[in-house]
Amino acid sequence: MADALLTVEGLSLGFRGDGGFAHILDGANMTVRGGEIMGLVGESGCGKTTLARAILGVLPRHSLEIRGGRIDFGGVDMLSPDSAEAQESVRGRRVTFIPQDPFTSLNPVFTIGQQIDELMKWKSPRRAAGSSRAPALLTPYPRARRRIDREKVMEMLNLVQLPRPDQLLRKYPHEVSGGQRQRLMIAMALLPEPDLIIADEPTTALDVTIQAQILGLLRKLASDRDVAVILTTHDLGSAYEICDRITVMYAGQDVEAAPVAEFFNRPTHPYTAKLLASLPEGGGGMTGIPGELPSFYAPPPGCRFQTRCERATEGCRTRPPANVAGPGHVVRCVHPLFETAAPVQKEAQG
Ligand SMILES: Nc1ncnc2c1ncn2[C@@H]1O[C@H](COP(=O)(O)OP(=O)(O)OP(=O)(O)O)[C@@H](O)[C@H]1O
Repeated sequence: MADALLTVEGLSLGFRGDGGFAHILDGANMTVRGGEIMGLVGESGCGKTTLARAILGVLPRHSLEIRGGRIDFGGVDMLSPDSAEAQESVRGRRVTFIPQDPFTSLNPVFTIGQQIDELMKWKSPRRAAGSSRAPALLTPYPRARRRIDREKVMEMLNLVQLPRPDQLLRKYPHEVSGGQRQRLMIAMALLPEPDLIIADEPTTALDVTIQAQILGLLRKLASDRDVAVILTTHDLGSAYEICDRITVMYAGQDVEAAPVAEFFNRPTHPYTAKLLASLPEGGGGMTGIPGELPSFYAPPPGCRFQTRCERATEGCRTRPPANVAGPGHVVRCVHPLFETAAPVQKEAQG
């Protein structure tokens, strides 16, 4: 895709443990264009967080095994050891992260101001890339840059509607509410002026009343700045409200990707249709689909959804093709619910 900011193609990886090798992602694909909000949805355990963490490069190295595929971010190969330096300039700067639970990402023994200073010392857009090879403790934070960075921090804290930012900077994380901490996380994700923010269930830990405010704020600020967002969520109602496109994952694979209106009007993979049918009245979280996710240790050949799908036939036990179901609409199914235009030509979707 010509205007893709991020392309994940055929990504297969897993973890080696006492039970053997767990195939967590198996040929996963995802494309995110500049400035768009991509919802990454699917049941608990389908691999959303693993995919998000693979893009960020923060999966546990001791047990991780990458078996194939690629992650390209704006021309940087995010998996190759040859591009380690370029990856460094992407992570935390061109790609930033909003965690599920901000409390565990903030250090309880430092004030919020100290933690934001530390972030800006290393990730400020005004810091020249690779500007110092000195050990961290000896690396200076020039006074002139520090002053401009602080101005930008105050502006940003106002934009995320945090009251009395000067007082807030003197507080410790436990002294502010969950909603305020998550506004702070949005500010910290935006301060490096990234091209992409990965928000991993950013409102799960919050009251329902605050969830919509926080997601609305994220959408507005990202759109104003033309920043793309990957929002992993169980909550299809929220995805409908704020996303431009949706990618559905099932058992480590993307099974459908479509623009948001198309996704809700013409769900084409049987799993997507069941997900939508399983929504409680008024949208919101998924209530469950009968049956279980297949084992990650011994995934079935062919379609991973075959054991829970009434449409499954013998053909589903071999490799399911990806089909084009409309503009920007791809579905990984032998028996899609709507007519598809054409099989996807390349093998990468398999
Ligand atoms: N480091 C690891 N070692 C072994 N298994 C792991 C590891 N990290 C994740 N997994 C397993 O990978 C599977 C996918 O987990 P992941 O957190 O990516 O799913 P998810 O879709 O984000 O779920 P949730 O919505 O509940 O956060 C789970 O079965 C999980 O136990």
